[in-house]
Amino acid sequence: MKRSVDEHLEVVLGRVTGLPPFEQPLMEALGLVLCEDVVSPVSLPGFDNSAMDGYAVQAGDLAGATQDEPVTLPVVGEIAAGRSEPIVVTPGTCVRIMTGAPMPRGADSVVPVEWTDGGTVQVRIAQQPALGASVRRAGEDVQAGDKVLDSGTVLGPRQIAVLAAVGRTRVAVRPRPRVVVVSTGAELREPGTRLGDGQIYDSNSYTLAAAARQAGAVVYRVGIVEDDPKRIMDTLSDQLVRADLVITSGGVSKGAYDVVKEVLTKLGTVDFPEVAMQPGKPQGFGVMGDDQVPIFTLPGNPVSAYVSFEVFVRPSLRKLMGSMPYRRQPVHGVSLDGFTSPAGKRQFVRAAASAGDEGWMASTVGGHGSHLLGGLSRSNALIVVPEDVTSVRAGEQVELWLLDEETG
Ligand SMILES: Nc1nc2c(c(=O)[nH]1)N[C@H]1C(S)=C(S)[C@@H](COP(=O)(O)OP(=O)(O)OC[C@H]3O[C@@H](n4cnc5c(N)ncnc54)[C@H](O)[C@@H]3O)O[C@H]1N2
Ligand code: MOO
Ligand SMILES: [Mg+2]
Repeated sequence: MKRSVDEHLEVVLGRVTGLPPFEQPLMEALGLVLCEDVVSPVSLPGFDNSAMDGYAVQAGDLAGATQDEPVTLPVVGEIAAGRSEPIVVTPGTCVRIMTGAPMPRGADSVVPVEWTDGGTVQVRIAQQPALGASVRRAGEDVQAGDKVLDSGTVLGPRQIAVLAAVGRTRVAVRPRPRVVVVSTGAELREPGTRLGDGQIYDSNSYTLAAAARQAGAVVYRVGIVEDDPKRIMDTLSDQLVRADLVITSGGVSKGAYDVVKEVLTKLGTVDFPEVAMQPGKPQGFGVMGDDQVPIFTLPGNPVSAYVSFEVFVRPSLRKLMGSMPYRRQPVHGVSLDGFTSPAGKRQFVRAAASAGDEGWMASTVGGHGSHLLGGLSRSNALIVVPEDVTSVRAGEQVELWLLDEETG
């Protein structure tokens, strides 16, 4: 079975639905997607208050005040932030006031302390404020009953700010997806151990775990499982209880020991199409267990596994978390290098991109081989070459995926 990248992505996203919302304390909700419209029970500011440290006055009392001819007023009291004093500013008087303190009755404006001699019994004021100057009005920011955040908003520091300001302690959000990552392959060893002949370190489980965590998931990196049908099935079945999504790598091509494909094909709920892309052609997707947990069986070649994550797994994690849009938003730029691209396949080329005066510029890094991790580590973008393009010339416009933007 052959499938285009777009067809495969449609199949995948068709099987993935948003996780059910639950209530979380504000700090736990950071980075998650809000699942309720938040209506403020209070107004912000909650009361008229001073924007300056200075004196609450009736502006009309200061007509004509200048540096040379200041007006002197008696100071009839003092109000600090957090205090509510029953003082009244009658004509010809003033009250010392601090930033954030409630305006006293009778006062209509605030004179900053810099315009005065700072007196505490009486004060010399050298300038008339405009009527209402330096007064922050109740409700000028938010009115009680206003919607302050829409369902679907990603909660960052600025959104957490307004939630706290209106007195919320908890909000409904979609949880972080729990992602299980498994590497398959008899040649794999855990980094830090001694390698025997023909063995290599398992990098895929680290790559995929890191990418999933950066995308917002809680990750269980199970590590290495041998290419043994029973061991693979047992491991996957055991892990399903704690998974909203499973990612395996390796064992999906045509080798004698490519058993992931063999066992999951028998299961009947995971398909192994040939996806018309490079890298990442052999891979599978389906569901497992009573809860129909989505499972991605990505190719073993390290660059193929990573690129497949960016193309299919990341949009799925976004959908599980309720983030919009699910699909990546490309940018346009210029390729500084020329290269060829296979007909009928969408190619994802590792590139180092930077933004200059004339927009994004991208140089290819490393080779095209899907085992070349050195080049991948120096890249920060993928050049996406459409199926019908067979060569890109240096200086040509290309579509770019910026990889470092996709955090949190
Ligand atoms: N006869 C054919 N052979 C291959 C084809 C094909 O169409 N016909 N496709 C090639 C392509 S394209 C890819 S991609 C790979 C897919 O390989 P598998 O998914 O079967 O993965 P493995 O055979 O297990 O390993 C492939 C390669 O990747 C290394 N690997 C695997 N897991 C890890 C890991 N966790 N960390 C680091 N490196 C890993 C493994 O050692 C192999 O070198 O198949 C091609 N072959
Ligand atoms: O499709 Mo493989 O992923 O080219 O190396
Ligand atoms: Mg293989």
